[in-house]
Amino acid sequence: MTTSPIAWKPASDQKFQDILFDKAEGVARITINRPERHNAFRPETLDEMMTALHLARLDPEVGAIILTGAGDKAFCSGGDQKIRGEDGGYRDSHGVNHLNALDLQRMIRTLPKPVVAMVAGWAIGGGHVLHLVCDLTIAAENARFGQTGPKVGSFDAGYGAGLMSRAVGLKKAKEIWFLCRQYDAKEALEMGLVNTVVPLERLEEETMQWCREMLRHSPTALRVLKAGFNADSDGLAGVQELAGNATALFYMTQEGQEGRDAFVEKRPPDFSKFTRRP
Ligand SMILES: CC(C)(COP(=O)(O)OP(=O)(O)OC[C@H]1O[C@@H](n2cnc3c(N)ncnc32)[C@H](O)[C@@H]1OP(=O)(O)O)[C@@H](O)C(=O)NCCC(=O)NCCSC(=O)CCC(=O)c1ccccc1C(=O)O
Repeated sequence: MTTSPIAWKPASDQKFQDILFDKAEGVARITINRPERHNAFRPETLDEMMTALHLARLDPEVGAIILTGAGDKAFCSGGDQKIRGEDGGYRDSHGVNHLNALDLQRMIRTLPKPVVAMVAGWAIGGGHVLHLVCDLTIAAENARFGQTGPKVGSFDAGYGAGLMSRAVGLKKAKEIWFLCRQYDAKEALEMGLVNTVVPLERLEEETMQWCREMLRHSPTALRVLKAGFNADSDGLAGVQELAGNATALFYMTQEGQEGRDAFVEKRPPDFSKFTRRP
């Protein structure tokens, strides 16, 4: 990728091994930094991504988050097959097996700021599901997409299947999973897998431009819209997320605060002054 004209600076003091974490203009960027394995993730990579996402969530300067991969050959090639164990997961450096990509997926879904996948090269296997769970995907012309699970002895029948069929339709989603074909950026755009496709050299600028446009808009509106978009496919956990926003907004009203004040002042609450709106 070409040298960036964006003034990226470290987003935290935390030391990471598998990712880079920086920010600029109100946007945090998390980069999977394992290009020698096409940015395949191992358990430690996913833990670090979750830590960075948490920090980005807490950072009041950050209004949008970009997920990407180092270099221009791959966004992410999914679980690192070279450390896949026999005991139901991917081995960490202590020999413990994990399937923590699923935790990361849920975290992206519930993060109350837009998460944008910036995809150059391969987004394949669990790396394909990773871009799918992001809110938006900006792809370079060299991006290639697909699932490999049934070929390499794996599957993601959760978000990997469910969100895919919502994005591209049931028949196409089954084709993608059952046949394990690869699709170029143009095909991905046509089937609704990505939001736009740009030349590789414009990928970062275009992604930042989409983030800048979102940053001009109401953070609460974006937050509640994201929860609303996800609510039905996330079941009661989705309703919980959406309802949590209602609670937060209610806490900001005089009506909500009357209940708190009455308790603290040891008096009965007086809700009579609050309108029963039509
Ligand atoms: C993407 C390819 C088609 C690209 O092919 P090519 O351009 O020819 O490059 P290569 O020479 O193959 O690759 C270069 C280099 O990278 C290594 N590499 C690539 N991908 C991986 C990988 N996933 N793991 C480990 N290493 C990888 C490759 O070996 C080369 O290095 P060498 O030193 O030369 O060996 C092609 O690379 C390819 O097909 N890659 C594999 C894609 C794949 O199958 N990914 C895994 C799918 S399964 C998965 O991701 C499940 C994980 C998951 O999220 C999940 C799902 C459900 C429940 C839980 C979980 C979870 O928690 O993990």
